[in-house]
Amino acid sequence: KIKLKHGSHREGKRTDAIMQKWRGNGLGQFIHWGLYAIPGGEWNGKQYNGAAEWIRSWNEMPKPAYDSLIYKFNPVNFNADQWAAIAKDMGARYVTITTKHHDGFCLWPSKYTSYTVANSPWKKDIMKPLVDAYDKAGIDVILYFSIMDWNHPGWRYDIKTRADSIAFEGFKKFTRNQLIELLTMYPKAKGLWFDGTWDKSWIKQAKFADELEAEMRKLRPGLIIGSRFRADEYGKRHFDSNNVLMGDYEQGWERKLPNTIADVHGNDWDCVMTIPENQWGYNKAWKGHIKTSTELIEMTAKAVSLGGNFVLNFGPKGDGSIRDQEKRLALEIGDWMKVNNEAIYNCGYSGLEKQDWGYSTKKTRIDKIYMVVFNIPVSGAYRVKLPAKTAIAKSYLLADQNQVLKVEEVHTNEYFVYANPASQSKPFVIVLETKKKE
Ligand SMILES: C[C@@H]1N[C@@H](C#Cc2ccccc2)[C@H](O)[C@@H]1O
Repeated sequence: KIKLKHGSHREGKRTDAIMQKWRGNGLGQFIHWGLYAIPGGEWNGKQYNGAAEWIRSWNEMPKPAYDSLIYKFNPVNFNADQWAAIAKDMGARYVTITTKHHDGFCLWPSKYTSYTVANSPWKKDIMKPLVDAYDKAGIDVILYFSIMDWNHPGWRYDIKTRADSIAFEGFKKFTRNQLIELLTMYPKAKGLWFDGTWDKSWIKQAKFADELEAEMRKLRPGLIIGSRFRADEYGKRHFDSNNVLMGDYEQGWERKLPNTIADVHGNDWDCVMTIPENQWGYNKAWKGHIKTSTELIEMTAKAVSLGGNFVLNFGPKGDGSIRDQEKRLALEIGDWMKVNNEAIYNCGYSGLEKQDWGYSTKKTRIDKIYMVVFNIPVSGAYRVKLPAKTAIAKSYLLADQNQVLKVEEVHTNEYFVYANPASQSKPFVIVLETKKKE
């Protein structure tokens, strides 16, 4: 093992109640909102082919013109309670909200920069009404924060000269001040979701970032911080030089999902996902494949079946309203969650062999297994293999618990469960109540 001063400071999953709640959330909402929502992926009548929240980096976007969007930020249709209600109706149990994306525009009235809502026509704090609205809806809040800040004069992609070093020292102090400010102004926040930490300048700050993480955890005991925040002294990110996870959960699953339990290395993790291929901020022209609610429900079930959470992104428009396609998807997912959330909330890896019909989840500490079905076998028989000494006490449809299902042991510890779901067009859940084999 390599001796590390700034590697991971804990091996294995956190066992405290705050992290156990996070682990059981299953489904979350991501909100990407900021000045980039105003152009919505378009400038001077031309569409930007990249992700809308990165439009400032487009060579056809004059930087002063982008930076002046602060004077157009006046989201007259912003309604924090409506955003929280959409998340609630979808069945999300936590939300991750951008406080500051890479462009440096702060959705809170930070006293460490003038590039905030306070100096926009809107003037008012956006974060406080959002944190309060989601908290009132019973949805935990995680604050997204981009370390990379294109607006701050001290930011550097790398530190090559003494001048770079002096400038970056000022930037580090600014970053620390903003993070302490956020934790102080929004004490209800359960965690921080860091982004923009890939540049060499930040990767070289192992000691500073380690000490800053310790300061934040001391200020806010139980704070949840992912693997993306800091690198160890050898520049290793997400996993330190001894291959131990940095932070409390793995943040590497951005727009992708693990395929097997081996891929997650026994860690907590979340998958953050866009509805189109790759748009986090509002883009007027959603191009390419737009995921359906069934696809998104399958991704949620797959994530939970592998011990993670699925966090679906919404990109509100510049005026603060949510686009119709996003509202419709949230309602469709919510309709399914209202019937089937027992297979998602406080569930995790079942340990069972993957079968063709879909994904299995297991309620933590209760002998209940959920077979979340996406592919209906023409035989009507759903194969499941149980560990030795485990038998099926009872099986039924989660949507109709009076419909007890026929179970046949076809081989030792291998069963067929026979089910004919009422609807063949939507995923459904078969429940197995298990018992010790006599
Ligand atoms: C959560 C997501 N991370 C951000 C990014 C990125 C990125 C940066 C470099 C190369 C590829 C992707 C996106 O803008 C969004 O905030």
